Amino acid sequence: MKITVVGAGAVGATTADNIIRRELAEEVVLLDIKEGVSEGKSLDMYQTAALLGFNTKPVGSTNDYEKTKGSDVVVITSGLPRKPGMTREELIGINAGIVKGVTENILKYSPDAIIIVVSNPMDTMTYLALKESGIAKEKLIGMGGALDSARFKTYLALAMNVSPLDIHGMVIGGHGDTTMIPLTRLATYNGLPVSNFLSTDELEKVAADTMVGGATLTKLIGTSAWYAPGAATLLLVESIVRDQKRIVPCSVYLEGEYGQNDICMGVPVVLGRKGWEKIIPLELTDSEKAAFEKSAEAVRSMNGALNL
Ligand SMILES: NC(=O)c1ccc[n+]([C@@H]2O[C@H](COP(=O)([O-])OP(=O)(O)OC[C@H]3O[C@@H](n4cnc5c(N)ncnc54)[C@H](O)[C@@H]3O)[C@@H](O)[C@H]2O)c1
Ligand SMILES: O=C(O)C[C@H](O)C(=O)O
Repeated sequence: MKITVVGAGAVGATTADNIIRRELAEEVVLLDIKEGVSEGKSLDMYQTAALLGFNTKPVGSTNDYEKTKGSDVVVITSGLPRKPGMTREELIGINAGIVKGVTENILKYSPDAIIIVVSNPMDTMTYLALKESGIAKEKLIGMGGALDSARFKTYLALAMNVSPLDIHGMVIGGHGDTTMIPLTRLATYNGLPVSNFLSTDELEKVAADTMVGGATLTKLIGTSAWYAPGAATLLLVESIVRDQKRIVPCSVYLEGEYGQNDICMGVPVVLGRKGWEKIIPLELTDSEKAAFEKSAEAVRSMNGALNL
């Protein structure tokens, strides 16, 4: 197994570090355009092998795609992160060119790779990568819902003063401050509805905090987050590599599912060795359906800016 992570910045390096610690591949290539950075970070990571006990070898590459040849899974994190006060959508101008170029280069050397897109605005970047590459839709997966769902569970656990491990819940829709849809109605505390434990006002606050989860961290840190994004990306990579068939909300190409066509946005999918293997249908209420429709309109209008 060979995995490539493009972009050796905060999210890319954290993702690569998580992957090597879990020994998900023999080799993990970390590629960046900045001279020496990916080589340096890879060597730094490898120097933890003797301390932490793993055998996966990280390899750095300054924009040399030959080194990525034959990758089974590729994670694209290259691109600008937002600054406080910005939306993810404002990154489209620069990141679209980066994601398009990276996808082309990756496919030259790894035509069969499963590609996970992290760069923002993620739903639109996933759509762009799919349209530009023409690869099978099952092999193109946008990471957003895994992260948003982890934040949702964290805010629920904090409000209930319980372990996040005992909380189940999903966020679907677009990965944007106003487009994501925390499914509060379906969230549980070990099978019990969270509404048994929190008031409507408390649940509304959890949902609102979840939706601006990324913006909150960006304001605190001065750039966007990387620990939870790197862990959420690991969840996708691990389910694919180990064929775990986990159900994870991911941005995938919809052809009629959830009433949408020709768009990538977050829905629960089963992740396995072939990529996303199945979309899980959910019985949404009328207001959840309306929120999904509104979210799709916003994502679609962003896709329109790509002029494909
Ligand atoms: N989908 C999500 O849930 C999620 C979560 C966190 C961050 N993000 C997004 O991920 C992206 C990366 O965030 P970050 O915090 O790691 O940023 P960062 O600035 O720390 O790292 C980005 C890296 O990409 C590299 N890069 C730029 N152009 C490149 C190219 N053409 N080829 C290879 N590398 C290139 C840069 O040199 C830099 O090292 C941003 O767009 C951010 O918004 C998405
Ligand atoms: O908030 C951001 O811009 C980065 C990422 O999409 C996140 O949710 O952490």
